[in-house]
Amino acid sequence: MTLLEPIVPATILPQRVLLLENSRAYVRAVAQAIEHKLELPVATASSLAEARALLDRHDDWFLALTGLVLADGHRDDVVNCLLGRGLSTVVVTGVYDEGLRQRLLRRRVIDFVLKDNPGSLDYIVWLVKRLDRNRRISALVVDDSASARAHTASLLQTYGYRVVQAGDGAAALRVIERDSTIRLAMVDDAMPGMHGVELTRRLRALRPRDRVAVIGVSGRDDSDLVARFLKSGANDFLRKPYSREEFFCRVSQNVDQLELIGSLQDLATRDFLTGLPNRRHFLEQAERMVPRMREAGRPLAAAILDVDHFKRINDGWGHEAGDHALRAVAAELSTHARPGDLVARFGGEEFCLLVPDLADGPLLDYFEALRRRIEDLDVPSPNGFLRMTASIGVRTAGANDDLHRLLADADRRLYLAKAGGRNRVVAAG
Ligand SMILES: Nc1nc2c(ncn2[C@@H]2O[C@H](COP(=O)(O)OP(=O)(O)OP(=O)(O)O)[C@@H](O)[C@H]2O)c(=O)[nH]1
Repeated sequence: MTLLEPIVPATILPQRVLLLENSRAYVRAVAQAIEHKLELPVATASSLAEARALLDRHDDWFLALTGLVLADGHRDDVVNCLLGRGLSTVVVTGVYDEGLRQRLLRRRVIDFVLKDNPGSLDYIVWLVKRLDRNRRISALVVDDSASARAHTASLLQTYGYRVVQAGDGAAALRVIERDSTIRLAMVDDAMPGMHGVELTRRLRALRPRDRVAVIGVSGRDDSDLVARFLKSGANDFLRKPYSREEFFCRVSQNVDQLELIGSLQDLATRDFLTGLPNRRHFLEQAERMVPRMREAGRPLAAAILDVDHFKRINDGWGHEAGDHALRAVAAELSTHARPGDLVARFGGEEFCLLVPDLADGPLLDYFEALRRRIEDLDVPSPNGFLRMTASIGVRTAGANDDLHRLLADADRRLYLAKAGGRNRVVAAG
């Protein structure tokens, strides 16, 4: 799994963004950018009264972006209204006042953005995207001081992260081992038992740098410590006391980087249309799986599935409907596959599977059920529901078979299935 997939299982998160501002041109520009680039619904208001009415009408607010000068409210009135309703709030203003900025940041306003700065619109879009994604990311805070831990945890929660806490290195390693959704660890150095540097080293044995970002934290004035953290596998270092803004920038930069690596990995290993693993990724994984299963004496089967008369679907319903059909088949394959099965789009309308630990009757049942799932699919299209069938060739691995043999025979049986009338599973011959 990479970072493109939801890190936390798909829960329905509130999506609506409130944009409270009296400049209509600015509201239009921000709302358009958020709706188009992030696909989040935006509701706009130009006065506190309008904002209150909107807040009463809906209960799925994720974030408020607000100016500070409204016809019926000013500065603290505006912020009090939004924070008072428990809304995550970003101030976007033309008013530069350092005292005010500091005061608002102390009050858990997420950020204070100057709207006249060049690039402020891009920054706002980045910020909203970051805050939206943070809600699907779990962060671990490791510190033996309960108050320091609570402080870091509450900062992370302000920025939307789900937070898990650990009071020492051993507890932190247990969390990392158990919880594969952790993507960020804030590790204090001075802890009894296991220091942060040692914890980082051990954590790295469990999770690589492109999986969990570790940020070392210390208040000690020791110039060697930063290097020791980094050499032990930390991605970054934060010296206490830090400002809230530095904290947010460092954490965000590290999480951005993890996501970038995740999306690059996705580009290399996933099929663009269906999101399934691609042929190359399948072959790499399968090359390892085949000998492993053979040595363990466990059954393994390879199968190639091809949608029947797919050209007719494209010709009759259009290429776009054909793409929908391929996505629908991919979704059925993913749902049908058990943990441990390997599924990929091989190209065109052809898919490939590697299925361990099933043989004979249960193996045939597995592929028959898959064939029926595709036969039963109704794919919505502008011209009605599109239906299709698929043919499947299956080959069970013998003691001396390599991957090439398995795939060649599965392919031959697929063509027997086509020649035999399509919409069938062939596992012999
Ligand atoms: N919509 C869409 N069509 C694709 C894609 N990749 C390949 N195709 C089409 O898939 C069709 C495959 O056709 P054929 O290989 O002739 O086979 P078929 O029509 O499925 O017939 P049988 O396999 O013999 O049942 C071609 O028309 C390709 O253009 C894709 O990503 N999207």
